[in-house]
Amino acid sequence: MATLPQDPALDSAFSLLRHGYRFISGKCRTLHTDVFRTRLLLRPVVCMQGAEAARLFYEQDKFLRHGAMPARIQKTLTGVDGVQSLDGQPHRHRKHLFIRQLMSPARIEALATLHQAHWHAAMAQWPLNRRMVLFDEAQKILCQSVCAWAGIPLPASELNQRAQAFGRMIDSGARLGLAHWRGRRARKSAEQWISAEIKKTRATGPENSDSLLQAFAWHRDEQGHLLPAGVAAVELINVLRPTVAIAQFMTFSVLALHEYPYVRAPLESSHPDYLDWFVLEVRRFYPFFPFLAAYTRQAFTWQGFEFQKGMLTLLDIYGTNHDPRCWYQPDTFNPERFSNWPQDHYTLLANGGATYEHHHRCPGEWITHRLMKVMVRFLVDNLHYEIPAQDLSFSLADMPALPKSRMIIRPVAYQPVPRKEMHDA
Ligand code: HEM
Repeated sequence: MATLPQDPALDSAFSLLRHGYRFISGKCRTLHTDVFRTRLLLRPVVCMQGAEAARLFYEQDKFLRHGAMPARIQKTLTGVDGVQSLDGQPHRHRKHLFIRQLMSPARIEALATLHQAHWHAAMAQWPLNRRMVLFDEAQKILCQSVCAWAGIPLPASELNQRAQAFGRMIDSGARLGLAHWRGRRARKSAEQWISAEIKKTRATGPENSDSLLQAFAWHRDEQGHLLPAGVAAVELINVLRPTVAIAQFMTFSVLALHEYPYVRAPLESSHPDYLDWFVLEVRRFYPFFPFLAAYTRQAFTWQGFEFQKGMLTLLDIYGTNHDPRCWYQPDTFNPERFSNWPQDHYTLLANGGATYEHHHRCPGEWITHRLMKVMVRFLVDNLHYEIPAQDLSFSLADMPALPKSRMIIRPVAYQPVPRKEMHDA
């Protein structure tokens, strides 16, 4: 039995800030290992990468999620006492609510239809030739779509403010100073808003409606108690905020259409699977969450290495999505790699791995994929746009990463009916 390879740096917090998404894979390369021990702000941490490490990370007798998320992430991104922090039976019970509400094909289609309608409505009003910051517009349209779908009233006058607040919650977890405090304020105001909606719903009694607001307001824990209104709000925000966050992948989709123009022809030709491959490749190739965190539940040995009980452990998402053992030429953007993908649950970790029911894998993964398809289809079929000169670079040291310009497009023609359908008619 060997001790874990040790990062020789006294403390690697600065290196993490400097290398961002490439921190774990870079160290693994230097140390010739898939797992190593380091110190971040003087705290011992284990880091690991790759499909085998992911398989280990999702073994529930070995890892616990409770308490693993740093307070600064809970106070901005995830909220406190949400499903992410639960383990075992309480997690399975709460997770079932998300799976029921978010993963039924009929529900996903209802959201996709709404989302498509909102893109059309936004574009019908947009003056042609006026520049659009795509990331900002996508956030607003996603916010509008998900609130309508969830049954949460959102007056038009509040749309900008609410969409921006969700954006700040997503953006501020890893930021320092003012940006971080703005994220905390944004979470506080979102929790007040959604808690008030939950209380209002409870005060009027159960309605004969299958809205998410109703489902979350009346959800009961395993003992049959309603969730505290604040926790129900955290969970409903766990649907709203990440839906708005899809704007990040939508922005990278537009960047991919621009930087890899060879994808346009198969997308325009209605190839039956290419749009799915394209969206999968965007989710694999571009950065989103850098890693996942958990504590070792007990001491154990893995691949001859000794893990102690109670060690904070980080699993590299970005590095595994770019691991050459899992992906041929991982730094090449190539949707066709998914033509014979075995649907492995531990190599594409953008939305987590393992199962939805028993593990923490993202219950919004199908929604993410579907809404990205709606948006890409809309851009390809209904919109003709130009990409003006701008700074499209993004840094892997920024978490979350985004093109510096937030992707500016200039719509030059909008066709409510797809070009293809006009020809078919
Ligand atoms: C923007 C695209 C998205 C990405 C990249 C993403 C990614 C992730 C990741 C990496 C996890 C953690 C997996 C783990 O801990 O093992 C997660 C969990 C979660 N996601 Fe997503 N997600 C996205 C969109 C969504 C959407 C649209 C929803 C809801 C509509 C959603 C709801 C959740 C919830 C509730 C959890 C916690 C699940 C649990 O702890 O069991 N996500 N997501």
